[in-house]
Amino acid sequence: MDSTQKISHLALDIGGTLIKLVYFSANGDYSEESRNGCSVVHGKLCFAKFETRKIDDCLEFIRFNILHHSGVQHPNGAAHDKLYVKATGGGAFKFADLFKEKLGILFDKEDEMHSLVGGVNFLLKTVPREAFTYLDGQKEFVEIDHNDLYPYLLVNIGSGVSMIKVDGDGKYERISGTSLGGGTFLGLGKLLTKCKSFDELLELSHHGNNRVIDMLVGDIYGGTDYSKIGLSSTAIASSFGKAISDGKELEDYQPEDVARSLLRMISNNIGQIAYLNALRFGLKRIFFGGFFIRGLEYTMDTISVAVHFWSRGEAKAMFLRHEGFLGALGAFTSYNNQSHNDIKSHQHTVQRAILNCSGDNLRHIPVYHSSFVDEEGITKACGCPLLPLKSHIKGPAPISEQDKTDIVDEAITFFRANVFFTNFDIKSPADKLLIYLTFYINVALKRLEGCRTLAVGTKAIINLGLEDIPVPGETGFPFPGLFSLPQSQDEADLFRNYLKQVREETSGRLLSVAYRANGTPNKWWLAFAKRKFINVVVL
Ligand SMILES: Nc1ncnc2c1ncn2[C@@H]1O[C@H](COP(=O)(O)OP(=O)(O)O)[C@@H](O)[C@H]1O
Ligand SMILES: CC(C)(COP(=O)(O)O)[C@@H](O)C(=O)NCCC(=O)O
Repeated sequence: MDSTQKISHLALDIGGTLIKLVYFSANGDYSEESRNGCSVVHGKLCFAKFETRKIDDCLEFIRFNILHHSGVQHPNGAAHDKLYVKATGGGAFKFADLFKEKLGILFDKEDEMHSLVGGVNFLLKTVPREAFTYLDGQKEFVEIDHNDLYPYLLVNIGSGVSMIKVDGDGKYERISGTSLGGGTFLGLGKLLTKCKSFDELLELSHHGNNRVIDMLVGDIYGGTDYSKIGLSSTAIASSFGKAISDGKELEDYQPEDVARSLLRMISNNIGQIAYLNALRFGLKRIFFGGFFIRGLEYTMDTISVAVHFWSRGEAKAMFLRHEGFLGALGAFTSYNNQSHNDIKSHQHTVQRAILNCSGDNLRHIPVYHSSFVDEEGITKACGCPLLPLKSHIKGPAPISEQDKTDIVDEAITFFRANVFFTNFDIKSPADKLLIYLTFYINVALKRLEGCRTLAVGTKAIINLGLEDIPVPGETGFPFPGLFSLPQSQDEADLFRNYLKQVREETSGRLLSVAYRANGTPNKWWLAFAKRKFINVVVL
């Protein structure tokens, strides 16, 4: 993030499984395009999510990006010296003390249902192409007439499922719910398939066949339809039903088939309950949100088919591009409801911020890039600029002035933010070195994990320094294709020596941040040992 960017209005939705963050990053450009006499702040809306069980990562992310300083003073004049941040979800209650203790912020709590409805109404009224239908592999955006939006049913599939009848802005009623939700899929999926994560489970389900385990109408009716009651032979008669008569153990089934049946069972069930509730109140439109959906075609298709089947085509399932951030967005936009000076122009600003972003952009938080873009006079090896270092360690790097930032400073300063990214758009050759060093810091932190004192940590780092350093084309080089292959032995040796020097320099500086002055570990650094950078597993 560059210095002209200013973060404002952080909002959190702390759910049973995931923490969702929304914040506004202004780019310092103000225009007088006034509406209601307010100037407009230009910038972008940023979205991030963390697992609730890894709440420390979230705290660290907020602290590192200084998001906690973006709170506002409470409009009712309470605790004047304190900064308040909008928070919703059960965790706004459960973790309030933790956020106060670790970040010094207080939560201005917004009701979860209220935030969900606020988020959806805001998106549907503000963002074009937000809602879409998905049936038979066809995604179709739905134009929403603002004057004909209500009533609708909102089905939020998080850990559990809430069903809310929405009649207007702030006019809603939670009419039903089910405890068989995203948490059930993930929890049962972990137990049954040994998958470790939601993404792994989804990937597995992609390759599975539910008919191996689900009992179909045809299995019961000898291959024929039960047309009298409208059931085709391929309809599922009983989810997981084949397991009762197959004489098989769990191990005899392929985990991908189990994952597929589970996904189908949960999605089907939610689609059906949603339809029944829509029927109770004569609602024709059902919007589905929550992170369970994750834009997955199979999930959306199953839900749509269930709604279509049960309503005989009367009701429509619709999905939202920002499905997982509804509550966080609702909490975020609720800053508008206060008469605080800071946020008078907010609604207009947020509308513009969302409108200015394409769908994917919206979830994009900028990676920190290297500032060493000027390549003039810099020697290269394997396409990597051998940038100057503030180092007394022997090696091919030119010496940098002591009061200047070098690439090692950048790598260490940006590490705790950049390590969150699974993609890194390379803007200059120096970014390649930044990627390499970010990876190396991850490796070094892994070695420091469990080293309870600076002395023990130093030993571990010295041992790491004794290890062979592969160059591109050799086994063990972490990013094949990032750098070009050496064209000669001299080039390979030059690059190896530079990597050795820059790694040793990084190690020394890392020790001084990973341990406190009294030699004890700094958990705000060592907690990052477990992170995977660009999905590379560090052993
Ligand atoms: N990266 C992820 N890690 C865990 N669960 C995920 C992930 N992505 C999607 N999910 C699914 O989304 C559900 C959580 O959805 P969410 O709307 O965030 O609910 P909550 O507010 O209860 O955390 C999980 O139970 C799981 O089914
Ligand atoms: C309790 C909850 C509102 C919490 O929201 P979540 O963290 O799951 O998004 C939700 O899990 C829920 O509505 N559960 C279903 C409870 C029921 O109606 O049976």
